[in-house]
Amino acid sequence: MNPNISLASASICFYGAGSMAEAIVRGLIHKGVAGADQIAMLNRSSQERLAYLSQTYRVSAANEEAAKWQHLREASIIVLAMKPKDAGEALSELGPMLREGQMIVSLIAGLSIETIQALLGGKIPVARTMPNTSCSIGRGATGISFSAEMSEEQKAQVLSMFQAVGMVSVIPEERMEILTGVSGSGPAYIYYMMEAMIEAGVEGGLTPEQARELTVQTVLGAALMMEETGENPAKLRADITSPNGSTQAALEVLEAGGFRPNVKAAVHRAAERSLEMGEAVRKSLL
Ligand SMILES: NC(=O)C1=CN([C@@H]2O[C@H](COP(=O)(O)OP(=O)(O)OC[C@H]3O[C@@H](n4cnc5c(N)ncnc54)[C@H](OP(=O)(O)O)[C@@H]3O)[C@@H](O)[C@H]2O)C=CC1
Ligand SMILES: O=C(O)[C@@H]1CCC=N1
Repeated sequence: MNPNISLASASICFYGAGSMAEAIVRGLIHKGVAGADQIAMLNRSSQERLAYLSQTYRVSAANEEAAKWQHLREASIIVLAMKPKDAGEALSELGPMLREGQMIVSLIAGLSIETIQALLGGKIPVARTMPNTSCSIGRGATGISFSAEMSEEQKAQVLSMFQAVGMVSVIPEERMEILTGVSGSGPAYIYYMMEAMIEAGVEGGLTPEQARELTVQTVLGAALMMEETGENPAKLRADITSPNGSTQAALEVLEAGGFRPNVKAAVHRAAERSLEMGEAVRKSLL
C-alpha cells in the first residue's frame, strides 16, 4: 500500500502537544504525508506552546474546552501523547466522547492496550506505539502493536504514519518494554556518550565546534557503516582496534568501567521502568 494514499483522508488529533507529538508532526508535514489542515494539537494549559505550534506548523492548536472536544470528536485518529501520569484522567474523560470509526494511537510508555481500553471504557481499536524523537527528521525507529479490534485499513494508516517518519517494527505487545529500552530511550544514551566525547575533545584542546562536528560525523559514520555494510558491530570494532593501539587502550578503559554490562543494565532498567509506569496507571483503575 502506498503510505501517502492511506493517510490522505485521515484527520489526526494529537491529545498532548509536547516534544514527541511535535517530533511526529514535524516529520509528517516535512515528508508531505499529512497536511497541516489534517492535524490538530491539544494540550492542557500552555497557550505559548500552542501559539508556537500553530505558527510553526500551521496546524490547529487548542486547549479551550469547546475546541478541544470538537477536535477530538472530528478526528479519525486520536494520538495519545501525554505523560503516563496524566493518562488516567485524560482517557477517562475521553472515553464517553468517542464515536464509531475512531482509532487510538498511543505513544505512552508502559501503558498496555488492555489498560487503555479499560480507561476508555470499551474495546476501541488501539495501536500501541513506541517511537523516538528522531521521527522529527524522518529517521525514527518505532515499535507498534495492534489491538484485535484494529481493521486492516486502520493498521495500514498507522503504519503509514510512522513509516513516514522512519523505520517501523511490528512486534507482539509483550516485547514493547524491551523495545522502549533499546530504541525509545536509546537516543538519550547515544547523546550522553556524545556529550562525554565532546567534553573530552575540548579538554584536549579542540574547539567546542570542532569537537562537536567530529563527534557527530563519527556517530553518523558508525551508524551508516553498520547499515550499509550489514556487518556485525563486533567485526567493525575489531577493524578499528589495532593490537596494542590507541583504540585497544580506550576499550580497556571502557571495559574496566563496566561499559557493556552498564549499557545492558540501562536498557533493562528502562524496560522495567516502563512496566512500572504502566502498572501505576493500571492500579489507579482499581
Ligand atoms: N520524549 C520521548 O522521547 C518519547 C516519549 N514517548 C511518550 O510520549 C508521551 C509524551 O512524552 P513527551 O512528549 O516527552 O512529553 P511532554 O511533557 O513534552 O508533553 C506532554 C504533553 O501532554 C499534555 N497533556 C498532559 N495532560 C493533558 C491533558 N489532560 N489533556 C491534554 N493535554 C495534556 C501536556 O500539556 P501541558 O504542557 O499544557 O500540561 C503536554 O503538551 C509520554 O507518554 C512518553 O512516554 C514515547 C517515545 C519517546
Ligand atoms: O523517558 C520516557 O519515559 C519516554 C519513553 C521513551 C523515551 N522517553
